[in-house]
Amino acid sequence: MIMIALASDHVGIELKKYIIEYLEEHNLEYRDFGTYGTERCNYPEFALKAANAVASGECEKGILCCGTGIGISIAANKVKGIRCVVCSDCYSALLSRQHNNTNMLSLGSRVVGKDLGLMIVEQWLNGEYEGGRHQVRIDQIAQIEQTGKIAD
Ligand SMILES: O=C(CO)[C@H](O)[C@H](O)[C@H](O)COP(=O)(O)O
Repeated sequence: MIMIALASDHVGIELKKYIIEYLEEHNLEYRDFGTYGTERCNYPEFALKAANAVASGECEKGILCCGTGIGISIAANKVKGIRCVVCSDCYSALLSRQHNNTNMLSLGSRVVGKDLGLMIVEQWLNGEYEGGRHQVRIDQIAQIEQTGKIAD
């Protein structure tokens, strides 16, 4: 059973609640790193907590929600080892798992509604990384992250 890290800001919390319902219906375990209410807050604080949980291995994957999905994903991608994708379509969600081995998904609650949002979550959770030629590119991304360059 995998553990999924969740986080949102005050705009994304409604979509996060639908995602929690989905995870519970599918007997998937999660840890919610906040925010827990609709009071205005700053999404990087919650992105950091969830991203750290994924980067450390405490959680295998993470799902984030803010208004557009953009700010919270930018913040998560600043954590070493995080490959977070913002998605508003199922194809990109699936390919981001198969080719990019994304470990976090970000959704915009003002961009996708409940039904599309949950379809994207399902595609992303069920997508399996294909490895092979894609691993070369993932390794190059990691080199950029570690050293700022790609070895010859
Ligand atoms: O979409 C977002 C960032 O990319 C966030 O959800 C912010 O909440 C959005 O920028 C709106 O913020 P506001 O303080 O509620 O106006």
